[in-house]
Amino acid sequence: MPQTSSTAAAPPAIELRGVSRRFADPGGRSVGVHPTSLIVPQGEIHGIIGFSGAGKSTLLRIVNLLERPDAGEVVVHGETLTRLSAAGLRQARHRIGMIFQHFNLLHNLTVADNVALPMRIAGESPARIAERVRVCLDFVGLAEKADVYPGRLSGGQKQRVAIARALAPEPHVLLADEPTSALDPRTTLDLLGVLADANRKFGVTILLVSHEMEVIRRLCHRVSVMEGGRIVEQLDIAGGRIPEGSRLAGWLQDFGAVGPAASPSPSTPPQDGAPSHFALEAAHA
Ligand SMILES: Nc1ncnc2c1ncn2[C@@H]1O[C@H](COP(=O)(O)OP(=O)(O)OP(=O)(O)O)[C@@H](O)[C@H]1O
Repeated sequence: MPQTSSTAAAPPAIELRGVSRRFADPGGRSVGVHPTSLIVPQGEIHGIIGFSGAGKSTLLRIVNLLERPDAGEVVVHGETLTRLSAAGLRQARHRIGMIFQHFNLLHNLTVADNVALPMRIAGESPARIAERVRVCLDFVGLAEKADVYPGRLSGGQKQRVAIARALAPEPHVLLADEPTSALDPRTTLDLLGVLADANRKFGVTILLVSHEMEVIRRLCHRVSVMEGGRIVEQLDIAGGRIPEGSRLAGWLQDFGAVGPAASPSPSTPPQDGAPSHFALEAAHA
């Protein structure tokens, strides 16, 4: 379990102040995110869990204003993103990396060019881009794949490339939207190791959405539980313990899961000691 490296004087990595983003569902009811606040200290790995439609992805996307909130403020490393001009926001987003369930790589670019792309768009110098691509591909263990196209990579390797791409501009914050949901259990474990190392080595704060309780439990220091567009509970789970009497523990007991179970690949049996699947299990720590 990685250690939190926040200091008392440092501003939070992420501060959401009363943010909301409402949509009308087909029945005309208001869904999305209702006024919600969240503080994530620098260096923390913070999970967001909840049932489908609870508003997890919307909340995550509010952090880099992929979803602009209807109300409230978004502050990242002391900078109020919701007050920035379009140019200021483009600049601020270079310090917020993001990875997705389906990797979102460009298939007509090599691995190295995928990793370089955000820095090229930001106008960084070729020398710095080359250095960061080298460092980040080395970090994710794919230096030898630099000239390969993504179509020749496994899902786990694609997600490693996406992590390298997100880390290349040296972000303060990494947003991860169901980053392991398309991966088998063994690859999921590998990826969690990469994310924990990124947190330890680079000090990057991670905000991660997952319906897989095992992912949250293995990786996160704290978890926010969402229901009906709001954070209804926050728990310290460093060490993997789900506090007894918490709403999350109740869900585990009642449903045995918070989301659909990932399908383990029959060709990749779990390693010794690894859980056989990553759906939220009815096991209290
Ligand atoms: N662009 C949109 N337009 C209309 N409704 C939306 C939009 N984005 C999200 N919603 C609705 O807002 C609610 C929350 O969606 P969100 O994707 O944030 O939930 P979630 O907890 O991430 O769910 P899941 O685990 O299924 O991905 C859902 O009812 C969804 O249908």
